[in-house]
Amino acid sequence: MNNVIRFYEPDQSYGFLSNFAEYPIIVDGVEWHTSEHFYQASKFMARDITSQIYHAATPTEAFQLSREYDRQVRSDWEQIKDNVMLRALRCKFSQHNQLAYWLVATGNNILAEHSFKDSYWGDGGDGSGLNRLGELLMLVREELAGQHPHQLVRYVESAQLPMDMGTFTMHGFVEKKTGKEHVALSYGEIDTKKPVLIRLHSECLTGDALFSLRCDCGFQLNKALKNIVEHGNGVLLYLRQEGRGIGLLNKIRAYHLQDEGADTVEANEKLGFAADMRRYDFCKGILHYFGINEVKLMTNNPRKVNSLTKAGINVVERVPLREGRNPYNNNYLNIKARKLGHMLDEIV
Ligand SMILES: Nc1nc(O)c(N)c(N[C@@H]2O[C@H](COP(=O)(O)O)[C@@H](O)[C@H]2O)n1
Ligand SMILES: [Zn+2]
Repeated sequence: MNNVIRFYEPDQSYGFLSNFAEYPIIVDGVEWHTSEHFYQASKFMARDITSQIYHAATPTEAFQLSREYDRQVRSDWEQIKDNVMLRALRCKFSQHNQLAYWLVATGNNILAEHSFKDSYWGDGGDGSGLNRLGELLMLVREELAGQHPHQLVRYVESAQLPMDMGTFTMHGFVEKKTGKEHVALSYGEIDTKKPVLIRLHSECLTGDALFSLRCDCGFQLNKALKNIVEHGNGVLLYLRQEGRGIGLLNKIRAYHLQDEGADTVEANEKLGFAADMRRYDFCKGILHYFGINEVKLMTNNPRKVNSLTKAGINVVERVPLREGRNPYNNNYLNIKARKLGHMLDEIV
């Protein structure tokens, strides 16, 4: 038996599901303050009434205005109201990407508008109501879940992540193809009307968390986060691709082979792996959550530029991230340049 998610007030748990939640929708080129404004105005043919509702300052005022003109509701309203509501919901969740991911994240749970006052759109307070709003929300959820790029990742939850350099918001996703748990760290107001500064950072436990000098990862992570703070906004995608996709223990095996003289590519290949096993196609889903289509990408790795471009993301600028070169990783960085195409100078 699936759980029931009950919602009602916009400022309470799952409030985004309410038509009173402050998310504008565009219908036939007209922007409505909320889906409630559009729904209530749709009850009337008289333009003076629809105009008053359109200009209502709040969804509550739009609702109250509709009640004042109750005697002038269009004669066919009972026959069309479900389709009007469905149209409003499809607009709301197709025009607000994060709402769509939050809705899909409710999974197979039953959605119920918990309203003692409404036994048609709501559950009647005791579950005896028709809950048509919940039913239509579950229909829209099913439609979205079957659409690209919702098939790439499933949003789970977000939380604040304070760091010395600033407070980021951490967003957790599950990559549907592999079950891997990836994280996006967003900072500031993400303005998707211009290219967003981002970093695709592949997990490197040794570099990111154990202060390793064998690679440049930890230095790049630190610099990328600082760049985002200095820029004022941006997103770092922290991708669970340890060891260029071969995993931590195989990376230790690769390091052992390198301790015996192999280079970073030869070691991977001796273990039976390709030089680089990573994929980035699912990043399209994480970027879609933020509504991001144009990016300034912090990387030295052309594969990341090409992969995002192939996924339909417009990489308008590559921002070099040359950090942390030292005697312990100099040869590694030279091989990344020579054999993996990284845009790094070779320094002997
Ligand atoms: N397989 C493998 N062998 C090595 O010698 C390595 N240093 C790594 N490191 C992994 O590479 C990724 C970062 O590389 P990019 O700069 O993003 O190309 C990251 O997954 C490290 O764990 N892997
Ligand atoms: Zn590393």
